[in-house]
Amino acid sequence: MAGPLYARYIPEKAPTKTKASVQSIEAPEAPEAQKSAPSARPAKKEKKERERPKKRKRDKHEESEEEEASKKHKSVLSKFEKSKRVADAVREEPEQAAQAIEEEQPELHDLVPLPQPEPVPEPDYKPTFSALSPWLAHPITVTSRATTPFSTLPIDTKLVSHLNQKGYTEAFAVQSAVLPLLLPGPKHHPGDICVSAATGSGKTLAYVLPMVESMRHRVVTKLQGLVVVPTRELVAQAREIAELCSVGMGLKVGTAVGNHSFAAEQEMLVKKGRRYDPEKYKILQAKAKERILYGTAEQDAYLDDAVDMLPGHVPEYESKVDILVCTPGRLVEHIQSTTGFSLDDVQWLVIDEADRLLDQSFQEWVGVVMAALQAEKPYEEMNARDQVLSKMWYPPERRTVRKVILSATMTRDLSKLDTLRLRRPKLVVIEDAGELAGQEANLQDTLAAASGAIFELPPTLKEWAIPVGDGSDKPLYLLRLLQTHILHENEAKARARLEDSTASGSGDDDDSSSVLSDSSSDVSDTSSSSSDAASFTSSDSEHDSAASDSEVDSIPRRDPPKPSARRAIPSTNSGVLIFTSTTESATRLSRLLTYLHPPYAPLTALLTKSSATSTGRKTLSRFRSGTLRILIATDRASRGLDIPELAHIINYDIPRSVTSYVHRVGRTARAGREGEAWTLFTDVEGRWFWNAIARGEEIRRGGRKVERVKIVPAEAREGYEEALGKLKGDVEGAGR
Ligand SMILES: Nc1ncnc2c1ncn2[C@@H]1O[C@H](COP(=O)(O)OP(=O)(O)OP(=O)(O)O)[C@@H](O)[C@H]1O
Repeated sequence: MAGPLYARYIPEKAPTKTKASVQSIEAPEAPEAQKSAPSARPAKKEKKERERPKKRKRDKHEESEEEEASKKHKSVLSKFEKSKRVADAVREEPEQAAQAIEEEQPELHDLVPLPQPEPVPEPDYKPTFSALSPWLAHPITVTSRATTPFSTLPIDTKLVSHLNQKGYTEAFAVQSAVLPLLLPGPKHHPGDICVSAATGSGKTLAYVLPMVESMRHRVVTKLQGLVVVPTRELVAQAREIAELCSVGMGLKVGTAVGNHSFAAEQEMLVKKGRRYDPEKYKILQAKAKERILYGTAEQDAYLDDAVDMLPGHVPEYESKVDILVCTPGRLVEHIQSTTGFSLDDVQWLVIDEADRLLDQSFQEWVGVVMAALQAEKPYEEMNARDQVLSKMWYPPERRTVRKVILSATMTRDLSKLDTLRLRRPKLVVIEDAGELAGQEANLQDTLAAASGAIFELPPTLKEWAIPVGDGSDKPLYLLRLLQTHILHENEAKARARLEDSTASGSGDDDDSSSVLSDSSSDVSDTSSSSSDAASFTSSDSEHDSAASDSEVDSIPRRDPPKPSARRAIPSTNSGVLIFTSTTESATRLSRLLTYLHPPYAPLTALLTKSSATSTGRKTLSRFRSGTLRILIATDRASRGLDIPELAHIINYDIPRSVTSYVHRVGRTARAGREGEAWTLFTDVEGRWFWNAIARGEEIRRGGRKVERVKIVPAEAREGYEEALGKLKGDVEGAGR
């Protein structure tokens, strides 16, 4: 292989080009000459001395030419020596020579990048500063297990005993943290409060109670408390709690959601009266005349009312409610169009589900409300004291409105919070005890947690994820899940099967039977787990891209409670709330489910945006009472809906965001009760689900994990096809 290379360099004859080269070539071949070298030295010295005078005579040009030639000689000579050594070696040991040649060959590389050393790991970036405002960066953090008896709080004793009667004996963590800040007392905070606490943690009572307490000694009815929430259902719930707290006080709680005609709602909110004021009467009459004469027919309902007054009288308006709970859109309508409706006396502004309300414009409601809260009264509408003060160039005192902003997914977006013009704000964060201990140990973590929106899930929530392949059989998966785990229709059968298998001893080594016998000792779960045996199989590995270490390979079981955890109360409503992505999808699913399994028909109902308020209310109360067992809903029901006993929710369609997931699953595991959330995910959705929801950093679940479980779709293929056919018929029928 290397033959031609060295053959090229082997000189056929001894080189005769220069004297120097001849000497060099001869040198290695003449060891004798080497031996005699010492004796030859004086002769060389003499020769050099003889030559020296001649050298001096040469000119410089010649000298440099000689140097160059000598360099060339040396280079040629070294090459020659090298090839000669190789040739000698080949002659003696051909194999070693070949290796030596190979080693001398330059290393060849293709275009693939050269392997690089492992990068040096960079330490995690843990800032010791925060770009957030200090109040956001340093929240008041409270453990979710901190409870306080209501009797130790500065609350009227009658109210405490009334709360106790209704089952509210201890203030939950969020209430224990927020009530002292809002009620008068040593911990009172004279500013605004933002609250971030898990779903179902009791935020409503935390703001209603101090608001009602502050109105205990009010004399006349004035609109002092304004509560803004995003949905009608939430309006009803907040009203209920407000009425519970204000019992015996004569406070009037009103709502504005659009479930009545606008005129009827105006009538309910504002009382029109009259006052004898001849001076003002004259002014108003003059204005009214001007309007008619000059055609400035601007809509001024106040003037319209003035014209109808008895001589010498002017209209006067009074609020019919002390507290108004409303949706933002309807509030804006009343501010703009209801004569006599004003926010002049408002002392409390509460915004629940704030992130949602600040995200959406709802007729630019924030700007309208802020302007109405800050508006100065026209002179004619001021009371006598303020009229005198304003004449003396003293502006009437500015009201301070206490703002309480709450959400389970509280925004830390300052640009949004700024629109609320918060005054000396404080952020209260309720966190799981375990998480909190970790945070206290590490300041950086606390800062990091505060700087991003991190959402806490209820500690009593159990989450499951079910792969449904490409999603084409999703209804069959749902049916199986309902039949075997949630609605317990197969309970009796499964029990019989369990008894059979235990009696015969068959399947003792079988995984599922061992799980069954384990879970049979779990009182609340025996039936459900045993019925699961029919359908749950070990988890597969085909979705391993998404599979996490939380994957389970057996029938789901409840973990034994952690010693630190507060004892969860079992949920008694074994109905299920199923979330779909759209109203259309909800309608389709409800029909399909009832076609697939007709016994479900009387137990199933829809709760979507298009459900009328009264229908929605009836549906909810039937669901709460257990008459309905399956409620299919859109995200409308994901915010704030309180069905305390609800044990299960199913994400039939995957939620669109982490926030949406947090609110959906938060409809169960409320107020310390147990709850289970099931999410069906397709192959395409799996990666996002596991990365953003199950393992994402935005959600905290106190060390618990989302467990993956595989179920077999219901064996109802023929029925499924038939049901799809009927559904198609329905759609075509509706289109005609
Ligand atoms: N101190 C208490 N003792 C017993 N039950 C309570 C207490 N406080 C609240 N609850 C109950 O807890 C449930 C959840 O309360 P609430 O609806 O206020 O939660 P939330 O934090 O507003 O939830 P979401 O964020 O989902 O709106 C309600 O059924 C309420 O009656």
